[in-house]
Amino acid sequence: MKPVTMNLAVELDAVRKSFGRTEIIRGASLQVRAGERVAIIGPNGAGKSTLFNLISGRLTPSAGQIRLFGERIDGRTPHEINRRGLARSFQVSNLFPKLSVFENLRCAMLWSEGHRYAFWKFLADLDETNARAEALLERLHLDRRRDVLAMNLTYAEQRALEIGLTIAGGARVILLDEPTAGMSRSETTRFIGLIREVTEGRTLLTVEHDMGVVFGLADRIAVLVYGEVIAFDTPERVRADPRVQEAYLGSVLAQGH
Ligand SMILES: Nc1ncnc2c1ncn2[C@@H]1O[C@H](COP(=O)(O)OP(=O)(O)OP(=O)(O)O)[C@@H](O)[C@H]1O
Repeated sequence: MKPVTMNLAVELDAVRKSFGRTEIIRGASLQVRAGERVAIIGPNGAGKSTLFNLISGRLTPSAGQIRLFGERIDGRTPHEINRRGLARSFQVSNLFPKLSVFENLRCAMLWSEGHRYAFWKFLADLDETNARAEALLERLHLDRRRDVLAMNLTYAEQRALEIGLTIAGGARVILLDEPTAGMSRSETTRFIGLIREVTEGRTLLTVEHDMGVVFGLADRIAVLVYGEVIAFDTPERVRADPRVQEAYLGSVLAQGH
């Protein structure tokens, strides 16, 4: 019999993380279903980036478990976790600046297929990979920028390409650090639409301060306060939750964010 966790993409089970004697993540638990979009919000210093670092393998928990599609990943390297289908974008750029948009996508696809070890297979599969890269270009609305070097794209286009690279690399779970940071209002609105479109069917976890983005993107919102998930629910319920109002959202909404 399959484990009950099969439809869960990411599970955090009483995760703790201390730096020296200070405990930053204090028993955080979270169950993210496959295919849903989850935003992690919370005050500055609540531990959101630390949580992302734990999930992506940059940090190892001091206690607790993290699972990806039912499989333990805590203690594994970022590379191993990436191979299991989780990609993180935006904190560090993954673009190859001197390759064209198309070549960036194609490289990510070939890399994920392991062609660096099998040159003959590489040649045989090239047509299919090219066709997939062309299709992804269209979905990213970058087809007219196909042959432009990544470094010459606009900022918003570079971010779109970065999402494209996670998809080209076969990620089923995508972690986005503040996806619209540095974008104008209109760019932000367009970019949220693009993220929703191109990540359809995949699991999305995002850390975000902009409440407009959070409410525009998330199916469910996890509220992290002092290293604990104090609420995890639909945007409407989280917005109405008195504990969330008190701990965080009340002040943010009052400031007009
Ligand atoms: N490597 C580290 N060593 C020591 N302390 C750390 C380390 N990384 C983070 N911290 C501390 O952990 C706390 C939580 O930081 P974190 O960046 O995870 O919060 P955050 O919720 O992402 O904050 P923000 O919204 O401001 O980005 C902070 O007090 C930070 O100084």
